[in-house]
Amino acid sequence: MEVERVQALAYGGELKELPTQFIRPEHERPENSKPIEGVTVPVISLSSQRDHDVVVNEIHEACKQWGFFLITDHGIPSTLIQRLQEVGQEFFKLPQEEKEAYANDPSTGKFEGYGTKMTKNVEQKVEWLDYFFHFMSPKSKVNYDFWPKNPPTYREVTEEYNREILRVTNELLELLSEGLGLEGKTLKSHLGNEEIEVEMKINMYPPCPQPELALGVEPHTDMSALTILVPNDVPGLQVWKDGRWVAVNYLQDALFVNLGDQIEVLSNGKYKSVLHRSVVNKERTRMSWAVFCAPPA
Ligand SMILES: O=C(O)CCC(=O)C(=O)O
Ligand SMILES: [Fe+2]
Repeated sequence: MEVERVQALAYGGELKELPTQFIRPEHERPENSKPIEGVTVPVISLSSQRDHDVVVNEIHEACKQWGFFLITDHGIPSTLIQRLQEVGQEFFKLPQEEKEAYANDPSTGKFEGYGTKMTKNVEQKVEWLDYFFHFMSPKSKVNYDFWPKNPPTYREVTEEYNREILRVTNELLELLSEGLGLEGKTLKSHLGNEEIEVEMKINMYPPCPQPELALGVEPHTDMSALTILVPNDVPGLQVWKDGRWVAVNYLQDALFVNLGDQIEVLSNGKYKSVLHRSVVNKERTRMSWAVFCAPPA
């Protein structure tokens, strides 16, 4: 099936006006639902120099009040984050036919590969992004046919990133368990221990002619337990807090952590699965690398 890619549309010539399928209903438009000023999301350092109980408590508060926080001093080398971003950017620069070789078919209920959100929502609207989606672990779920073969370093870089993400996920799940007054290993064991599923979704939001009318990703909560995301330096993510949108500023090398539905359920609602959306930009391409960690399906 021929799918119109947002990237091809954005770069395909003179696009002065946003095609109607991308124009959100009035109340959803970024121009009518601006983020609140002067409010910033929690930023938490995981440095081993810090007092452990203080870190547990900061994370506990962030999970209760926001379901979202940034972490710094997580130990993932800045050079690895840069390489991850480079291989993703290079993939999206490939000729369209080469990318189409990985096209997914959401009608099968499977989303691995190269995709564009085609299912229109109740308002008959679609999102301003293309993405690439694949499993990273466990090994039994990984199908390398759905990993870009070009650039050739994609696999090596992504596998290295996955090892780091598994380490950070373990640490976060321990901190969250402790925050809930449980044994450190509790949440991880409820999420399947080594069977926990880790998926990579590279989001690519090309420049949009009328960003005030569109959304990159519409408001949603993630179905995962945790989502760990690194964006490029183009801002766009907003999280819902006390009835208002809060814009998340870019912070070099910080990881964005979302709690998803699985943690909200496992914590009996003590911790929030955060509602979030992303807005797009007129001049610059926004990209984000979202890693979803979830119990085995
Ligand atoms: O690009 C972002 O910052 C958010 C993406 C997102 O929420 C998602 O892919 O689930
Ligand atoms: Fe999300």
